[in-house]
Amino acid sequence: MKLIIVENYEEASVEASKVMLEVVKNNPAANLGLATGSTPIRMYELMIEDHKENGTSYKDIKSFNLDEYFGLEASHPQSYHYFMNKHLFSGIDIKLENVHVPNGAGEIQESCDDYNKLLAENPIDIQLLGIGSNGHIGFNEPGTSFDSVTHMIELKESTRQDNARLFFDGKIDDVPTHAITMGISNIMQAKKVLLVACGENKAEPIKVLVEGQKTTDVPASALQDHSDVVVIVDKAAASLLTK
Ligand SMILES: N[C@@H]1[C@@H](O)[C@H](O)[C@@H](COP(=O)(O)O)O[C@@H]1O
Repeated sequence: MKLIIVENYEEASVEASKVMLEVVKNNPAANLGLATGSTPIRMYELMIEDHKENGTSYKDIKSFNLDEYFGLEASHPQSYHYFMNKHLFSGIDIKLENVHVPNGAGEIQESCDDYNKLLAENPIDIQLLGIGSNGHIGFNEPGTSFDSVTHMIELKESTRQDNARLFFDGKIDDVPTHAITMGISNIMQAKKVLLVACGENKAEPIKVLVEGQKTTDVPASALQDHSDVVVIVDKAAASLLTK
C-alpha cells in the first residue's frame, strides 16, 4: 500500500487527479471505476480542467460507478447517476453509452446480475474510492462479506446521517434506506485502487485500513490484500496514524 499524506483537501484532490490522469493518459481506452460523495468533487473539477486545457480525451473510456441509491431514477437530483453527470460527465467528452451506474430503479436481482456481468466483461483499470466514517467502501457497510459481489444493502443509520448532512439538506427521511453497490470482491478485482479520505471523521477507519487488522467490521481493511493500492489522506484523516 502506498500512503500519501498531504496538508489539506485541495492537495489531496491534486494528487488524486494525477493518479487518475496517469491511467487515462497511458491507456486512452481504460475502464474507470468511479465514486461519488463529497470527496471526489474537486478531483473531478481538476479532471475537467485538464480535459479543457490539455485535451485529454475520454472518447474511448468506459466508466463504472460503485453504487446507486435504491428507488431513485437516474434523473433524480439526488441519484448518483445525476451526481456523475453534474460533476464529471458533462464536462468531459465521455460517450454516454460508455457510462455505467447500477440501476437503482429496476428489478433488484436483475440489476445486480447485469452489473456483475458487465464488470466481468470489463475489467476495471483503476477503482476510485472514498471511505465512509464507519469504514464502508462503495456502500459495503460493516459486516459485508469480503466475497460479496454487486448486491442490495440496507444503509446504516450513521451512513444516512452523513449523507443527509452533505446532500439532502440534513433531512434524513429523504435519504433512501437501501442501495445497490458493487461488492468487495468486485472492488478487489480492479487492477489498481485509489482511496482518498479527508477530515477528522475519517481518521478511525483510516487507522484500521493502514495499521489495523483486516476485519469485516471495517470493510475498507479488505484492501490490505490488494497488491496495488494508493491511499491519499489529508492531515486530519491521518491524525490517528502512529507508525
Ligand atoms: N456511497 C458513498 C461512498 O462511496 C463514499 O465513499 C462515502 C463517503 O462520502 P464523502 O466523500 O462525502 O465523505 O459516501 C457514500 O456513502
